[in-house]
Amino acid sequence: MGCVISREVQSGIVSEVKEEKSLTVESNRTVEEVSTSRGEGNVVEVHNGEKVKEKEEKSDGDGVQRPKGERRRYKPNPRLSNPPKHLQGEQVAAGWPSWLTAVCGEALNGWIPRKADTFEKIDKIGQGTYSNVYKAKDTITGKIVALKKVRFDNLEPESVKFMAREILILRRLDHPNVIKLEGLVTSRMSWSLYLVFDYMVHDLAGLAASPDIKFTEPQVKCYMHQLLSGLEHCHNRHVLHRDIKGSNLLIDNEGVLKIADFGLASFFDPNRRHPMTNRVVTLWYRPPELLLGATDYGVGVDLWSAGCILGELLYGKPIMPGRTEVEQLHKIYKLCGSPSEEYWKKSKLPNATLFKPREPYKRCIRDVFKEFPPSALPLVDTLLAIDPVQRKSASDALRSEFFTTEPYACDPSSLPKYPPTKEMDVKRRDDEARRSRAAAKARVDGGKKHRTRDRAVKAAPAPEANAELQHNIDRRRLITHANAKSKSEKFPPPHEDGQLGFPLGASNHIDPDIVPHDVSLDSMSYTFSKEPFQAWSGPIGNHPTTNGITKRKTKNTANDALDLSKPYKGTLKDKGKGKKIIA
Ligand SMILES: Nc1ncnc2c1ncn2[C@@H]1O[C@H](COP(=O)(O)OP(=O)(O)OP(=O)(O)O)[C@@H](O)[C@H]1O
Repeated sequence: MGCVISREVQSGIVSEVKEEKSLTVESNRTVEEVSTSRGEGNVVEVHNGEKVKEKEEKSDGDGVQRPKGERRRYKPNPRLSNPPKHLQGEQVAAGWPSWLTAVCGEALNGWIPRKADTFEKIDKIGQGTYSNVYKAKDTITGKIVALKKVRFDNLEPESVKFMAREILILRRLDHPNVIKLEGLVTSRMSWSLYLVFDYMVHDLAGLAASPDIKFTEPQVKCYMHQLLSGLEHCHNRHVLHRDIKGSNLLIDNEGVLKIADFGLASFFDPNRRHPMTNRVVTLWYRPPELLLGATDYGVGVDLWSAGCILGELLYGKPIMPGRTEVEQLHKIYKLCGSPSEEYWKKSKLPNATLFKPREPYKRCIRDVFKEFPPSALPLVDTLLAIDPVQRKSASDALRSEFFTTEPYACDPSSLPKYPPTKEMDVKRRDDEARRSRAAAKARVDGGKKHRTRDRAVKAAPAPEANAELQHNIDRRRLITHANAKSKSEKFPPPHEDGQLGFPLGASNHIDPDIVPHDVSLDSMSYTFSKEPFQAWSGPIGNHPTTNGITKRKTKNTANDALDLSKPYKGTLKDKGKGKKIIA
């Protein structure tokens, strides 16, 4: 078949050092880096499956851990992806397609071919912007795995580039709370490529949205501790995830949480700034600096998202569910306050003039979340700091009193065993419920006169029509990226939020005729339906605002920042056309 899969996974950074010495990896010998939430310093050497010794490591200040006595011989280039030509030749000879060795040869090192027909697809379990995900069985080991099939639409160089980056990043990460890339399956003949992962039954969005599940404080601490430990590892390895949200936090039946979907992740160099796109992170979890156009940012973007997740787990629903970038920023200002004068001055954010409110907004996190456990408030407050510097680091968050005071985080293995609950399962269940409600209604209506039914159908669409509408909106959002998950870096659309609101990424994203500079943000407003939210991971799920928009204007106050039962005043106009936004 000419298909291949890797068998051995190495920690990328450690293997870079090994690669220098010898390009041949000794059989049955792997080096695993073990990390803890307190820091990442121990290297465990494993020989023939047995732990041989633990080595103390030291870092040369570049965050890369290496054994005592071994000095940094060269500064690894985090963006390096291609091995020298002769290595590419070896990889092709080993069975890898040459196009793959050309784009991410480094990530293939140490992996050996295996045939794709040794996997049996069981079910489609997920769909992403550029991939389908399947549950499958490895027929050799009997293990259940997840196969992420990457689509290459006409071999679009962008999608190849992003796929290569995701693979490279995944191979550099090795932590219990980060999804592990177990291998790649590809064919010389076809352009499709499968990424092989451990199969995970749940995601946090699905669990959180499940009506039967109410997390206790120790459980929230347990999930947050795992999330922050995974983030600490990514950041120590100079990787920004840039899309932390519930549906990207996968959970297995042992309660272990793993950060997944590194499709938007990027390497960063803390010592040498290079501009990055601000069109990343799903809207509800996107920090203010990105909405304000920052291209020079760091770990703070992931920490903000983690703060949104913590708020969500404790509050019971998403804390800032904006529909457009403007609305998102407004929600942030209302809850977290608007940036201080000092921050405006030092940050020099591209969109500052457009989004600086005339009157500053007061921060009211501690009022709004006064019901939160007292030890959680300081952490929420830190993670949701407007100035990213004040969000500190994942390691600091792990040392916060939230984790060091009783009740402590429970052990993952003590978490209840839930039925499979992914965000996708929740959506499927909602769709089924809608369909059966529609069927029941149709049976009732069936007894009525024909003319009456016709009129009723015209007057108000049947529930399944709404469901279909919702489904199409969701799909369109997935496809167009206008769903608040900025994928413009993957497939840059001309006007990313065109259908939903204002694309803020470009400096001219708002028509000054519509939003004059001297208009306070307070004068722009939006509306919410009174229905409760059903999905937790951004507007991909059922979103009440898509069901209709009320034109009623009401005055909003700081305290209604999170009060979704009240309609929020509103006349946000569509870009340049003066239309109401219909998401
Ligand atoms: N290891 C896994 N085990 C089980 N399910 C998984 C696994 N990896 C991914 N999935 C499912 O597939 C979905 C899509 O995967 P993923 O998010 O990695 O793809 P993507 O193309 O990057 O999607 P998106 O466009 O949402 O970012 C996930 O939301 C999840 O439900």
